[in-house]
Amino acid sequence: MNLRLNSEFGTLKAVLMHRPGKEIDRLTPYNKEFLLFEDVPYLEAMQKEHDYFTDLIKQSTGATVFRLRELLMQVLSNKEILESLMKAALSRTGQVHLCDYILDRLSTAECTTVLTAGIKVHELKKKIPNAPTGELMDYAFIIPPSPNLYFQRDPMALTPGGIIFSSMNKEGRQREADLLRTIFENHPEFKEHVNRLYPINGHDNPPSIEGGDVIVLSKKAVAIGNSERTNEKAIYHVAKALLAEGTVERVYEVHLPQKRQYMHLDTVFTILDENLVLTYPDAMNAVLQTSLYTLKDIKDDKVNIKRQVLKESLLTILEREIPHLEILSTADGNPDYAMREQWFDGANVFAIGPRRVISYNRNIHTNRALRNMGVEVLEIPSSELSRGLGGPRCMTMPLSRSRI
Ligand SMILES: NC(=O)NCCC[C@H](N)C(=O)O
Repeated sequence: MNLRLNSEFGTLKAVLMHRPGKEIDRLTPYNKEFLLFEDVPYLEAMQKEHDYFTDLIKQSTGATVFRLRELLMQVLSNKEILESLMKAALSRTGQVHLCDYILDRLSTAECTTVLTAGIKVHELKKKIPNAPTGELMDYAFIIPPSPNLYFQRDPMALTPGGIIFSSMNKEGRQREADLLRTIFENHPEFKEHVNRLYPINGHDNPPSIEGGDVIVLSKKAVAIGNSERTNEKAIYHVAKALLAEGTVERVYEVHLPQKRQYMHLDTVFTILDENLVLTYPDAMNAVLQTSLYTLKDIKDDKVNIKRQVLKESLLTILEREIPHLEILSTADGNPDYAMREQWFDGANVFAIGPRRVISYNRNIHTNRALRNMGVEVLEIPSSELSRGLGGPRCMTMPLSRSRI
């Protein structure tokens, strides 16, 4: 599988998703903010909504849907990989000394659950009574859960030049990128096809970037949000790697206001066809500045890039980048409905083919505006999935699309 994507809308051929699991049941009214949720979801209903979404993707496109849990289990059957991932997880809470106890007593399937849903002291003691947990309280997490794993968009990004492995900005999501990188760098289905653009070698604590901030504008241009989650140092390194690779010629850095509801660039705009974008107008107007990175030269293997601050609005820049661009506003521009629907990711639809999207059913005004524009809109239920504040694009990691 060629792990490069040159569009956001080519007909979907393969996608990676994660069915919400036990990690969701870890959310409480007291930890939900730290774990980046707006509310405490009802897991069974959430799973039904997610299953509906997955089935719809399969039926409407015939695409292969890879499951994170399955891929992770397959990779973790290698003992060295399992040990290194478990150690990395335990070192975040200073509990590496428990690693051997866990690996000796838990099966690969149990370890996979521990690495996604976390494990508490009393749960570990039940399975391994002699584990040296010291003074830790019974209800403390030895490994914290990753309830945002169903937002598969964020721990990595595919571009025309290769893969960016994220460095997650918020503590509550940091382990997710470790899981994804371990899968893609080791699974026989993928490992030969990874051209890693980020993190660059030798970075232990790389500047933060999240996949939801990366949007492929065309095979020659990529936009990256400088946002609550992605910072300018990471964008600089990614731009350098992308431009040096040679496929992409322009990397745009889009400065968004650092607000939760605009947390990633894909919460405020998505591309639906070669000349159609869906935007949330308030956020587009709030863009602080856009800069353009291009290649200056490569001398003696040293890559030099240049950064130019652009004077025009983001929409003008997009119009120049994408010929004959049509811009559709969420809720057709009605400010009240657009605001309501943007909170539940109105602009974050998932394109499964040119002018074919999957959207939350709750965003009725945006869905109507899309249909009036000739877009086929397939709706999914959204009462529980939306409680994590991410939409259909956020929940999917496309791995292969028909080439444009
Ligand atoms: N690309 C996206 O916008 N993803 C949504 C992520 C939501 C998650 N609860 C978070 O705050 O990171």
